[in-house]
Amino acid sequence: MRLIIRENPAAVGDYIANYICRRINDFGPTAEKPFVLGLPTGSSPIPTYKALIKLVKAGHLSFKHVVTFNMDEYVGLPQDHPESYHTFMFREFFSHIDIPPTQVHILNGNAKDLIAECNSYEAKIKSFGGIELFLGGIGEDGHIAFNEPGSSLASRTRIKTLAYDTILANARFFNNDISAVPHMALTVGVATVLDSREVVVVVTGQRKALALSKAIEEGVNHLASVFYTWTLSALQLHPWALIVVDEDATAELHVKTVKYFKSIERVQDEVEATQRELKAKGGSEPVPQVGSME
Ligand SMILES: N[C@@H]1[C@@H](O)[C@H](O)[C@@H](COP(=O)(O)O)O[C@@H]1O
Repeated sequence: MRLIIRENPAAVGDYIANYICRRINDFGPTAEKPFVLGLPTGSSPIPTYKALIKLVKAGHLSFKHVVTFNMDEYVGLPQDHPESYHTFMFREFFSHIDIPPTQVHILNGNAKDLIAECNSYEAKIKSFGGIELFLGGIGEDGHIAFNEPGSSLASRTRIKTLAYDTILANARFFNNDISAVPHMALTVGVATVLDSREVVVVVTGQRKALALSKAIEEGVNHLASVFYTWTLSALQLHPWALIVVDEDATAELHVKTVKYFKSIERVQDEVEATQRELKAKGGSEPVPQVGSME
């Protein structure tokens, strides 16, 4: 697991967007072999989406051969509701890039048979050979997607009843009217995320600081109490995970944890610089990833 710390949410967004851009371009997607990208909603990924849009508009990146799968969607909210995740994704991202809408997948929270909808979502992901990179955000209790307290680490796409804390947190998008927030959602499972070849998680703001420290300074713990999930800690089980945070989100970390991860990043930069020099002289070795918990 690597932890990258940047000054503020905009710098976090730039870092992740450039990272995704590099991964997609290195992959060299084609119509036959598209890059499969998992995506989140929420306020945290917005700076990343803004930076990705800039890269597309500047001609550095194309989503023509990218297939996306979103993490979650509310149950019972009309698709064109301003707060549906469907509306969010097109408003904040898809309408501004060159992705063909047929390559966008978002769970249908209004499907007649919700269980069948979840099962066919999992099957669809499999049919594309799995997800190459899953970008995620977290809730204040460390939940990923809508994997609320008690969610199994082996969970798959399914219907979830939302925790009261999550309903409260999301009321800000519904004029602070708790009764207007849907109480159920469809969500990918923890195992769906962990199955991806790479996971990148964005964590910004002081209100996420406790979840971050629980997830990286303690053991894997998805049910610390009935109130907290710390599902993010499941990333410790993943061989290729990256968490990108701003300074505010590090508020609960030990100073030595922050120093450690900053030193890892420095070493990684040095390794990459040496690698670039070697490549310029004719070598073409892949850049090894330096990190911990791999
Ligand atoms: N289902 C979403 C999560 O996927 C998201 O990570 C979280 C945090 O949102 P924000 O980034 O706005 O704090 O909100 C909801 O619970």
